[in-house]
Amino acid sequence: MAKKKTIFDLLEMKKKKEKATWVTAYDFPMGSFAEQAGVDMILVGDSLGMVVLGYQGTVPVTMDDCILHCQAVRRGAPNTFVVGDMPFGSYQVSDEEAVRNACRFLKEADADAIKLEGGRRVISKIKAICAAGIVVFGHIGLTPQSSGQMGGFKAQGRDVNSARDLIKDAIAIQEAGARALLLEAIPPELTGFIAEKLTIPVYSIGAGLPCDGQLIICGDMLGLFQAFTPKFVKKYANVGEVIINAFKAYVDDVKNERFPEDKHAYHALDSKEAFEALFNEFK
Ligand SMILES: Nc1nc(=O)c2c([nH]1)NC[C@@H]1CN(c3ccc(C(=O)N[C@@H](CCC(=O)O)C(=O)O)cc3)CN21
Ligand SMILES: CC(C)C(=O)C(=O)O
Ligand SMILES: [Mg+2]
Repeated sequence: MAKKKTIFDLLEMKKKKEKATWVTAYDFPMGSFAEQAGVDMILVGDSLGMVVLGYQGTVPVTMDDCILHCQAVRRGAPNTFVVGDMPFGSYQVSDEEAVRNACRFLKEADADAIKLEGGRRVISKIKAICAAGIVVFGHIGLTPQSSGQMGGFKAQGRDVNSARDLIKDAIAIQEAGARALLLEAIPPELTGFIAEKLTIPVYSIGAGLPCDGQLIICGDMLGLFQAFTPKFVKKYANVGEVIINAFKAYVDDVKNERFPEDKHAYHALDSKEAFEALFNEFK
């Protein structure tokens, strides 16, 4: 089994131009599948609110939700670098609350790092969490927790003025002490510039090829999430269809008495006659 990555391994991979692979997982089986496949990192994303809890966005997700799911993922993936995603409201109010909640990911769910959304507006939070000795990942571009301010889940940095803001944010995040940065839904040329400019690893979800690795939402790539499919998703499987077909086959089997079969039964240990005698007692 491969040894669990550290933040230094991820930095080394950037230097060697070796791409890092990152998927989301929200529960024990998915964590285990990701580890068995040898992914470098797992994000327990607050996207769990949409992918496994059925919310319309990530805003309702709580710290307790994230801790519960992160614990399950860790049990399934004991040897994989796990990043806990700070949910909306867990770091916005104060630096103190941000540190307290970041600590929960490490203490209660054995996460290796935390991620939070935002650029220069969250610099004091990044500094405070880093000062607590925690590995922090930044996240800019399309930041779902502030999608209200963006007018929805919209790609970012497509004009030079907004791109300039993102470059300034990226630099500020690195200077604040973050050890990696995730770019979401921005043009590849901007991603390439930021990945070269920064010394920390820069990862993409919907932000193109030229950077240090890719993230994808497990529900999207596996076909488990049906509400929508962002343009940046590549579907590697249609597990949802596999599950629906399996349920249909089960329904058909039960209705037609093809399930259970003899091999699925617990056979009686006493004779048929003994059981008949027993049933007669109650007739
Ligand atoms: N299942 C899932 N996949 C995700 O990628 C994802 C989540 N959930 N939840 C949290 C955020 C929300 N994200 C989203 C959600 C929707 C689009 C989307 O539909 N985009 C459109 C329009 C883009 C635009 O107008 O700029 C697209 O065509 O891709 C993109 C990212 C990314 N994250
Ligand atoms: C969309 C990705 C980047 C994320 O933050 C999540 O999965 O919660
Ligand atoms: Mg998130």
